[in-house]
Order: sequence, then C-alpha cells, then structure tokens
Amino acid sequence: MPTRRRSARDRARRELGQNFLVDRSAARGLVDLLDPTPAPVVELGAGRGALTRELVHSGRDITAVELDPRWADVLRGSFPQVRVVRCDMLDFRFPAAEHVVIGNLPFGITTAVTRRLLAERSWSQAVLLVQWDVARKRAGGGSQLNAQWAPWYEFRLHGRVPRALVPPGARGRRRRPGGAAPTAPAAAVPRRQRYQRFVEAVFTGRGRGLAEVVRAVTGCRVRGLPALPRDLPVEDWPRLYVETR
Ligand SMILES: C[S@@+](CC[C@H](N)C(=O)[O-])C[C@H]1O[C@@H](n2cnc3c(N)ncnc32)[C@H](O)[C@@H]1O
Repeated sequence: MPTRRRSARDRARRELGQNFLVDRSAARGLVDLLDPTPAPVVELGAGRGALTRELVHSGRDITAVELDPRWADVLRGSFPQVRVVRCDMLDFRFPAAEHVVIGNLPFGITTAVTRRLLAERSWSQAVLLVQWDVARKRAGGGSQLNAQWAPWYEFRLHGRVPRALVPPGARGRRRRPGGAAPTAPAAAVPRRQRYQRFVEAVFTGRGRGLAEVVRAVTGCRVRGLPALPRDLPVEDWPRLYVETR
C-alpha cells in the first residue's frame, strides 16, 4: 500500500479508535450477553464486522452504525441483511421501538456515548466493551454519573477481554426492570432533572463531609451518612433525595 494511503488509514485507526476485535469467541461472548429476546439490535461502531457477524447468526433485525466510509462500505458488502448507517454514533437517531444496543466503543468517546445512551429511553439493554478502568468505575458506583442514573439504570461488569484480543474491558449495562430501584421506587423520583440536579449539587457542594453538604443543599439534617458523596451506595441516592424533599 502506498505510504500516503497507509498513513491516512493509520490516522483513521487512531482517531476513530479502530481497535478491532480479532478473536471470534470474544465477539461471540459479547453477543451472548444480550438478553435472548428477539428485540432489534443497534450496533455502535461496527468496524469490519466482528460483532456484526455474530449478531447475524442470532437472526435479529440489525442496524450497524459506522462513521468510517470505508468500513461502512465493507459492512454493506459483507452483510446485505444488515441496515448500515454511516454516521456519528453521537448523532444517530435511535429507534423509537424497544431495542438493545451493543458496541465495542472507540476509546475517545466512551463517556460521551454513555451519556447519550442514558438520555435515550427506548433501549432495554446495552452491552458495551470499554476500557477496563472505565468499566470498573461504572460498575463500582461512587461517581456522580452513577448516582444520577441509579433509579433508572444498573451497571454490571461482566469480565475482561484479554489485551491480545484487543481492548481490555467489557461491561453490560441494563435498565432496571420496570424502572424500579431497590431502595426507592422510580415513581418516588418523578422528576429526573430535579433529582439529577440534586445529585450534582451534593457532589459539587461545599462542606466538610456529606452530611454537611446535604444540610447546606437541602436544609435537612440526615443522620448515618458516610463521609463523602462517593461513599454513598448508588441505590441510597434516591432515598436520600426523597427524604430531603
Ligand atoms: C473499537 S472499534 C470496534 C469495531 C468492531 N465493532 C470490532 O469490535 O471489531 C470502534 C469502531 O467505531 C468506529 N467509530 C469511531 N468513532 C465513531 C463515531 N463517532 N461514530 C460511529 N462510529 C465510530 C470506528 O471507525 C471503529 O470501526
């Protein structure tokens, strides 16, 4: 391949996080994490089709989103039964009907894609391969983002994909069945934006410790709180919100 063409591809590889899965069993393992429902699937960043190939075997209705025109064309040629949409996954219009999501995400936009997905309402499960540290952070709770979405979503860490088979983390994310959180039903947190503003105010508020910040933000004295916001288990945030209304 001429040097100029090769370097253009190298640049695309870097800029678009094109770390393709090379191991078929790793790809199959990710696809197997999807609920065995016949729901249509949206694949984010399909690349040269490692996950797409396994999805095709599942017999689902598949939409593959890919920004790189070269790989979008390859996907169209290899999988005529798949709807290939060439666009930025951050701009993709998700279907209104219930569906599931899968993707080996480009490293650079993992958090942006996560936020985009969290704001969407029609998917029921997302299986995402991300960096190990990101996966651990999401599944471990303790972040503002986790607490803000705890009444509606549950993050689960499923395991690790060995580095040799490409990027090093895997996680699945699942909407809580029926939208209920274990400590406070979602119905008790009716206004998502208000709840999320409350979590942000507590995470960013001033004070010596969580109890003091909660008092400053809400005027309520709450006993038995841990030292810092990150120490409060995600499932306790909705209860704290309800108790301090
Ligand atoms: C980590 S690779 C995964 C490819 C394939 N699914 C696999 O597992 O081998 C990420 C893919 O997302 C594509 N991509 C990167 N940024 C994108 C964006 N903003 N919108 C859509 N696709 C994007 C890249 O071109 C690449 O094909």
